[in-house]
Amino acid sequence: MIEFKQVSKIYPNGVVGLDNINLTIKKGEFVVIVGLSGAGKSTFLRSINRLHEITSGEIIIDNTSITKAKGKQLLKIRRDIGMIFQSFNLVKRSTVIRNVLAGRVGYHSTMRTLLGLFPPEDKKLAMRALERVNIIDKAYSRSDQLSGGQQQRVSIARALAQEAKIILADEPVASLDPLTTVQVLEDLKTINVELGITLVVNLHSIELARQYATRIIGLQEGRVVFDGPVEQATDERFKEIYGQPFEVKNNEESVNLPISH
Ligand SMILES: Nc1ncnc2c1ncn2[C@@H]1O[C@H](COP(=O)(O)OP(=O)(O)OP(=O)(O)O)[C@@H](O)[C@H]1O
Repeated sequence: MIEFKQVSKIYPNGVVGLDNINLTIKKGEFVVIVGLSGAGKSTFLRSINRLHEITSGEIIIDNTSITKAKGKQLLKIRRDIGMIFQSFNLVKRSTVIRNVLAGRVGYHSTMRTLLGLFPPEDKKLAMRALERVNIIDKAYSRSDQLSGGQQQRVSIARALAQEAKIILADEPVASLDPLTTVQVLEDLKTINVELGITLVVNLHSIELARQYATRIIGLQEGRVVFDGPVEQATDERFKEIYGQPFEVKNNEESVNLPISH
């Protein structure tokens, strides 16, 4: 479903973001990318939908090269890829439902979406998405009146309304408290399992990665240094790779074994 073929990314200042990545992510996987700060996690994720352009190699999405795609074809591939950010990326002064409907813009003309003319089916889809993440009661609230966790659920609903087949989540819980973190990751897991949506998520916590992922990919200086199922991603193995122990940060042992910061 997502194939990296000899993918490298060198930033204009010479920093190597990705170094010869070769791997395939299959439909329905819940992949968590871990690594120390600066390892290349964001670069990896944003290369998939071309928010970052790679320098060499190729990325194939569902048998089509997104690297080579242009114009309408690129838009069509991107329509299948939803994105969730640490900072939620909502239009704060707009209502929740309008933010979710933004997931539909790739399906209509610019004029129509600028005027907010979404067909009734889109509204139904948006409401169903809000129902799935349990915040349908907030549909007509202003987005900035919601808590961080609720705002992140709105952004998940937007990706669902987009009918994305792949969701990329760049540090989706980094701004959230431990309880809300778990709720958001549970939502992501549910849509992964129930809808078969492929998830690629960057996380700082190896413990959370182990709780939610089906596969963990560890990066270091742009290279893949670990790629395997959760059972193999042990503390010992990660200490071997990264040369530092992963200690529990606080008393709540279910939360945060940070591998960064
Ligand atoms: N626009 C840019 N220009 C130059 N270098 C960049 C740029 N963006 C990222 N880098 C560098 O590329 C490397 C990988 O960065 P990236 O943001 O992908 O890492 P990360 O693992 O997501 O880090 P973090 O956990 O801190 O978010 C780092 O050395 C970073 O400084």
